[in-house]
Parts: sequence; structure tokens; C-alpha cells
Amino acid sequence: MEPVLNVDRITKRFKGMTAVDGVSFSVVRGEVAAILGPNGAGKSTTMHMLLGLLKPDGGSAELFGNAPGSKEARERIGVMLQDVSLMDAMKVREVLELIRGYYRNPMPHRDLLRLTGLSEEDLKKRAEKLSGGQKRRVSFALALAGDPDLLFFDEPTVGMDVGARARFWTTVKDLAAQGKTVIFSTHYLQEADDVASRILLFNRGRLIADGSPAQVKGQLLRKTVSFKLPDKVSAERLRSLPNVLSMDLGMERIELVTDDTDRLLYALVTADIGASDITIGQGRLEDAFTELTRTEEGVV
Ligand SMILES: Nc1ncnc2c1ncn2[C@@H]1O[C@H](COP(=O)(O)OP(=O)(O)OP(=O)(O)O)[C@@H](O)[C@H]1O
Repeated sequence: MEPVLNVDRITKRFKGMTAVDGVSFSVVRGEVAAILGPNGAGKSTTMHMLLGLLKPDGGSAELFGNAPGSKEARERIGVMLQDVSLMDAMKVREVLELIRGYYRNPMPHRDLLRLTGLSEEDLKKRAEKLSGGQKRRVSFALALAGDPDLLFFDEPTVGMDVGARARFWTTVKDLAAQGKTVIFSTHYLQEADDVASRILLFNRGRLIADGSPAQVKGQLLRKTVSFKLPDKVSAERLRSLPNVLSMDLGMERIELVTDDTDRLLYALVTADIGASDITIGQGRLEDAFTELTRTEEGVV
């Protein structure tokens, strides 16, 4: 598999705080990789280093074997960042043609409109007159203008309505199926799960999980073991059971959140506390995500 991006222990510090802390990963051709994480996790800083907009304090990155920001790398990438100024005074067509003019093999005009959903009418407008959603479409068109092999999207769907979001991701998947590689950042686990073939989960500047959505979810997912108890059993006693991450002591039922159902169940049954009507439930993914990132905070 052809490596498109190689990141080796990349690090960035800002005035005594470490925004990105020794992150390593690589991405191969045709992957759609989501850089996922809460606010301040280091997603944008990482992306900016990969684009050559920020210089790392340690480690390195290579795009198609070239340094970020080099002419060779820039010619093969397309970028959609947050809050891009679209040269407001120009018409959309002029902006697009200007950017297409920078590239040796720009994407044909017709394909750009088809992929981004921009209309001929939109092209006649000045960028400043566009709605938020239309501006995102133009940003997408600018990212595709050079028909790049590698696309970077920083929180691309912010400001898009549901329909625009769905269309955008369908197009992204089609582009990946044609062999283009896509790296995007997002706060939303669900979005990463729906779209990405690969999830890079960041928290507090570190890469804390890396794998397919199924692998990362497997790592994140916590199950619940719920049961009834005949007599009052102290919370202390329940907490002493193995692999209990948290407890909910209801009037009717006790619910324990665990990262190892088998071990907990065995201990529960052999503890001889009279647990009955035992059920196992699937934890909610969003809860698991919150839990994992919170736990990591405690570790740092
Ligand atoms: N130019 C800068 N100067 C100082 N600190 C910065 C700078 N850029 C980012 N940081 C800090 O580095 C950390 C990581 O920020 P970054 O923007 O990379 O996170 P993020 O994951 O993209 O967050 P968000 O989801 O909120 O966009 C944060 O604590 C942020 O305050």
C-alpha cells in the first residue's frame, strides 16, 4: 500500500504548553482518516504542521516523501480550513479560475461544479454575498481545484445543513474510491464512525487510539451489567468487584459500567450476594468517548 503521509513523533509547544506531543501515524492511499478529539486536543495544530503552516518543535512529517510546505507536497494537496477568507470582492468564478491557474492539471470546471453542488448562478456571485453553506461549497471547490491526491478538511461540515452534509460525505467517499486520500478533523465520533475508514483519536495533544472505527469503538465501548439485589449490599462491596468503572445504584436495579464483562460477571455470580435477573447492555458510544477522554485527562 502506497504511503501518502508519514508522521513521526511530531511535537509542537506553545509558550510552555505542549499542544501536540510526539504523535506518530501514517496514512495510505485511498484512506479516509478522521482526526477526532475534543476541543484543544491538538487536531488543528497537527493539521497545520502537516500543511507546513506551523513548524514542529520536534519530530517530522512527510507527504509523498516530501516535507510539508514544499512545492512538491503543495502541488499534490487540497485544503479546506475553517474560517477561510474567500477574497470577498471577487466573483466565485474568478476565485476558482485563479486557484485552478496555479496547478498544472486542474480539475475540469464541469467536474468541480458536479462534485461540489455549486451552480452557474453561484459562480456569478461575489463571495461576500454567499450564505455560510454556499461558502463551504466554494471552499470545497477550491480544495479540489488542483485535482489533488490528498485532501485536508478541518471540521468541514460546520455550518452545513443536513442535506449538504450528506452530499458532501457522499462525494468524499466517491473521491476516496477513486484513490484520493482524505484527512479530516471533527469533534463528532458519529461523523467519524459514519464516514472514516480510519480514526485517529486525539486527546490533550496525544494520539490515544488509532484504528478502524470498529477497532476504536471496541476500545471505547463500555458495557453495563445490570441486576437486582435482594438485600442491601453496600456500595463499597459493589465497588470492590473487578473492572467496575462506575455505578448507578437505582431503587430497582443496580447498574455497573465495566470494561470487562466476563470478569465482572464471574465475580458477581461467585460473590454470593444474591444478584438476580442479570442483563448486559451495550454502553452508549458518546458516553464512552467522554469517559475515555476524561480518564486521559486524569493521567496527564
Ligand atoms: N497559536 C497558538 N498559540 C498558543 N497556543 C495555541 C496556539 N494554537 C493552539 N494553541 C493551543 O494548543 C492546544 C491545541 O489546540 P488546537 O487548536 O490544535 O486544538 P483542536 O483539537 O483543533 O481544538 P478545537 O476542536 O477547539 O479546534 C490548545 O490548548 C490551544 O489553546
